[in-house]
Amino acid sequence: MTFDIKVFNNISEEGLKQFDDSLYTINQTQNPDALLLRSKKLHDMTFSEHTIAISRAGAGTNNIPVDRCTKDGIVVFNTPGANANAVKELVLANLLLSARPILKSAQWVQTITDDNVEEIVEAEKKSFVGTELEGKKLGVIGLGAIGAMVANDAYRLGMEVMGYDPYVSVDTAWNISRRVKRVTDLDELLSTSDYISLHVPLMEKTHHLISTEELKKMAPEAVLLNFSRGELVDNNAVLQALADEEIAGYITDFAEKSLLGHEKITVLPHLGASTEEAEINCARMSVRTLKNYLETGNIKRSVNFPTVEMSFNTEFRLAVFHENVPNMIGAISNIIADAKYNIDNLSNRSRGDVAYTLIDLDHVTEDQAQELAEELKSLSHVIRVRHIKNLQRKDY
Ligand SMILES: NC(=O)c1ccc[n+]([C@@H]2O[C@H](COP(=O)([O-])OP(=O)(O)OC[C@H]3O[C@@H](n4cnc5c(N)ncnc54)[C@H](O)[C@@H]3O)[C@@H](O)[C@H]2O)c1
Ligand SMILES: O=C(O)CC[C@@H](O)C(=O)O
Repeated sequence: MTFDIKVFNNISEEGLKQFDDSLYTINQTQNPDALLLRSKKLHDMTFSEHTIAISRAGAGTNNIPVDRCTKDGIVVFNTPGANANAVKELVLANLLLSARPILKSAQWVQTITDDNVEEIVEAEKKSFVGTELEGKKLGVIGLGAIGAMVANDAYRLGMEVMGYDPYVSVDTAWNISRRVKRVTDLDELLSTSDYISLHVPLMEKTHHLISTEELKKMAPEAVLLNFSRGELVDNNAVLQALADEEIAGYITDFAEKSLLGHEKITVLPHLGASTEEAEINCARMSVRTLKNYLETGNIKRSVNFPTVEMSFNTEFRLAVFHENVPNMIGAISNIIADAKYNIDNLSNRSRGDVAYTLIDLDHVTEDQAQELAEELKSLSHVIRVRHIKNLQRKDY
């Protein structure tokens, strides 16, 4: 048995080499078992019936039709936090670059043709006076892996930092310095910040999170930074706000034609996660997560199915994806009991409208496990069933 993985985008070899040749092939079939990708857009893609998982080597999963995958029992994974430091460093670099005309002044020095360079620079440096970050106010919207790091390090740079995140997870909340002021009113953050940095995922609810109304609340000297997703910000509204001097600048990692050539807009080519370290971290984590799921059925770091992890000691395991409705465990157990098999271990978790059940069985053959899987598939509310052979067990 082998799993074929379809790889899109530039995934670090450090991750790909974790796929051992005895069990995995890469890009060998039209019907891959799993997809591994970075920013490739999958919304228009029809998935093969064989495809059971999609692993995003990165944080954002807005390039994947997650709801459709959930309905089809395709598990979508991401790599939480694996590129957070890279993004944080780029945000801090851009805060510093926007406080002082560093790039502009460096470019100007290169244009000097006279021999008395020292005299010229001393005379002209008055044109390149900047400001300091110390004492300035930074508002961070979204205090997850990246936002928390940006908030903490900006505080260490001497900034006054406030953060807004009504949905922050308990784990992340622990990482946020108590010096970061938590606000529950977005308007307070918008109207009092010198810099505003966005670190929320793109979803229906966050599309154009920053538009005309929000820009009007910002201070005329405020700079907006967007290293999250282009669609979080209404670009036309930003162009208007800059023309009306309602804000002072926009820095974005998401290029769009209308933003180019504007002296108050800095556009980067989606570079947030482009460091050697982040690319390796994301590739390693995404491959590890995918292998774990393909080989054991254990689900960790999924954005659409619950985390279910159970040590796999039996010969076979059944993995049942089903709707989160009453009596599913009863119905599943009845089928197994009627077939006279003994359940060695069982774990079930739900997430929203769906649930996932792992059932471990010993003393069954591959054919019997497959037959059981087929029977379970015919139950109402069941979305998908896998039967997984324990590759670590040599005694059958
Ligand atoms: N530029 C890049 O290359 C790059 C790299 C990594 C991540 N990203 C983007 O950054 C986003 C954040 O990444 P992360 O790793 O910090 O993710 P994360 O999931 O750890 O954090 C996101 C945070 O946003 C919060 N949030 C959700 N909706 C919100 C709302 N309406 N208002 C305020 N907070 C809200 C969540 O509670 C969570 O704490 C990703 O979704 C991705 O789009 C971009
Ligand atoms: O893969 C990349 O270069 C970007 C990843 C980034 O957008 C993310 O959401 O993690």
